Amino acid sequence: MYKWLDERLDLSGFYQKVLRKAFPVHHSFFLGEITLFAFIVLVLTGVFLTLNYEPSTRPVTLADGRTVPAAYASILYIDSLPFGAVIRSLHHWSAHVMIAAAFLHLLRILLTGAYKKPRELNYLVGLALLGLAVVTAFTGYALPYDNYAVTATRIGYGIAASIPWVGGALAEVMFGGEFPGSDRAIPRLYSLHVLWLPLLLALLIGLHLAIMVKQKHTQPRYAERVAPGKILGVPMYPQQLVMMGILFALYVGIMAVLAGAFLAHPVEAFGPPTPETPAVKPDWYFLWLFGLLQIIPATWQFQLFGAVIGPEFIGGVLIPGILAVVAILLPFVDTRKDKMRYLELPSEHPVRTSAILALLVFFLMATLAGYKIDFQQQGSILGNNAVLWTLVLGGPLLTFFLSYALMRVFYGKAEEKEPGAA
Ligand code: HEM
Repeated sequence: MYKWLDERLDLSGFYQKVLRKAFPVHHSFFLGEITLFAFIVLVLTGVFLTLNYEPSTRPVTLADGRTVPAAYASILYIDSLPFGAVIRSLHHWSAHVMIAAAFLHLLRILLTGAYKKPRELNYLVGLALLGLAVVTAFTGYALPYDNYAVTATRIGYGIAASIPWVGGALAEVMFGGEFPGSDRAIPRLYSLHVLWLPLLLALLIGLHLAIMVKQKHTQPRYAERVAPGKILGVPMYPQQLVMMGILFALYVGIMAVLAGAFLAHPVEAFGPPTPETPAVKPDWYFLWLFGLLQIIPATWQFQLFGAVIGPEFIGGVLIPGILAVVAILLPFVDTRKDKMRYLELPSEHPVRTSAILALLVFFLMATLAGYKIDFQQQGSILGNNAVLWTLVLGGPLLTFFLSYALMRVFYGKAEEKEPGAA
């Protein structure tokens, strides 16, 4: 059978050219793989959910006589199936892990300079993947159609609709009309969430991995000492694939136990949507944006060529947009002439490392601002807008200078070394 296939498909050529390629080993290289495993689990659990979910807000009557939207009723049905709530929770928590792992993977790429020549293109594909993963998670928010889901999605609708000139069209594409209100919103978000966005993610992940295999992975620094000019690692098949298999099994096992122990909130906790909006906060990866919206005063509003530029646009689109543009330009600003083979050490690049730390502090402080109302209720000084602005702007600045000074003291002139030229 193998011989028959080999004669036709040149399997042994593929085995030699791709599967016997050495893959460098370092624990930080597993972050990209964990992102991949989370995506696979999301697709598998998602298939189960699609088989039992009804993407509609038509009224249905439950056995207890209540009339609720069909989407809401179908989540009750899923939770009532054997292991239904666990599979739904596995899907829920895997979305969190995928975004967290992709973000940590991005940090690894940034801290080690792996975005430089020749990997600029794959870095851009990676950025698109992170953006798509966040948008895919957002389109899944509304689907349970409980009061929490509707309130949280309403914030996103407001941000999308606030974009000057194109906001109306974007909101129409994503929500099929006003949200909440339009009957087309759930079917529209559903098709984006289960078909178009995962398809795009799968295609881009394939491209990302193909480019990585073609360009070869960067190597840890010790490889330069141990085997200069060679690739120090294990063959893709069988060693690397066996390691990946074990890690995947571990991932599924640990996540299944966690999902069983910490179920995603039951829809009954918030009930079907009502005109009253509960005080909800979005998930952690949107909390920094939510925080910015809390501290931008309503008075930050002006007209520009007939369009209204308001707080929702400034906090929800302009500031993240500026960060995205900086991230996109990075590999074309921080460059190197030779092809990078060995990882750069964070200690050798104090400016870059300090800027990354400052960015993390910015995210943390903006996330803290997301709790502004809670702080105000407790009478804490953190409920004050001026204090929160000082933390959001001053915290990153202080972090940058402190980190830079400390790195200079501890690592001296290490930055001037140019390691790992090809
Ligand atoms: C859905 C999201 C993603 C998946 C599934 C994914 C998967 C992977 C995998 C498995 C690797 C090889 C192992 C490793 O280095 O960790 C890799 C490498 C790489 N990824 Fe990603 N990635 C994703 C997102 C990103 C993001 C957000 C970025 C940065 C913007 C990025 C940039 C890169 C680069 C530059 C490499 C080559 C690294 C090197 O050679 O050192 N990826 N990715």
